[in-house]
Amino acid sequence: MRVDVVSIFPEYLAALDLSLVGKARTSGLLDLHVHDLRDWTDDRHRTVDDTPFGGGAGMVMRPDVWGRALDDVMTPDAHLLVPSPAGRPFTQRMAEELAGEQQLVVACGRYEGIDARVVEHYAGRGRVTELSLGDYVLNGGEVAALVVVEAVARLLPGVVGNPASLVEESHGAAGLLEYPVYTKPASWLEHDVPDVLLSGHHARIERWRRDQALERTARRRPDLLTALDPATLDRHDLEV
Ligand SMILES: Nc1ccccc1-c1cnco1
Repeated sequence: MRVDVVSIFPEYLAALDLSLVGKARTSGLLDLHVHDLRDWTDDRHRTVDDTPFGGGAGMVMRPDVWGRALDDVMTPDAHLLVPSPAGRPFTQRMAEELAGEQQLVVACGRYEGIDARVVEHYAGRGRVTELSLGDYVLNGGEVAALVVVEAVARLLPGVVGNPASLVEESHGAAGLLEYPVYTKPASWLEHDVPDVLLSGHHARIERWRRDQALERTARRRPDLLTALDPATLDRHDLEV
């Protein structure tokens, strides 16, 4: 998969050289390119913004600069992603869909946002998704780009060592929150690991973990329970 990120702060994306995403780049599983939007400006001050039509505070990012950048960067298969507080919620299901794309292009807006005609223009040519990380305000789209690239890259075949680990995670295939995990020592300060996990009885351990995931989900994210496919619940689940 090819991913292109366009930003006025390309150094913000340096974290994508590290860890799992960095390994995916080195191995060639992820072909990631970060671009400086100012490389497409047309003046000596490398201006990317201007005052908003209709008045109001702040500045708006210019459509002509974005247009030149995106025309250079996007291939016909590109799916353009525009992080925005007004976007669709970014979810694991969306990450799974995006992991199947040939190319993702992430346009990181700053200031009051990108001129709306940019999304309008590219929506007429291909897939464009404005996406939000949640109901809070950031200073720009770079943090969202880091989140989206990591969430998608880890789903690419060969990136995560043990694909089974993708199933049991929170928001994984089961659609539940993850059960609590423990490691040595078995007793730490006055806290002991649940006995069932020391029993070696795999069926009981599996049942306990499923119960924990269901209880956690019911307590913390009841909305996820209502979205669950009833076919994935067994008789015991319904007694939890
Ligand atoms: N607040 C923002 C400003 C600029 C680009 C994205 C966002 C955003 C994304 N998810 C929540 O907020």
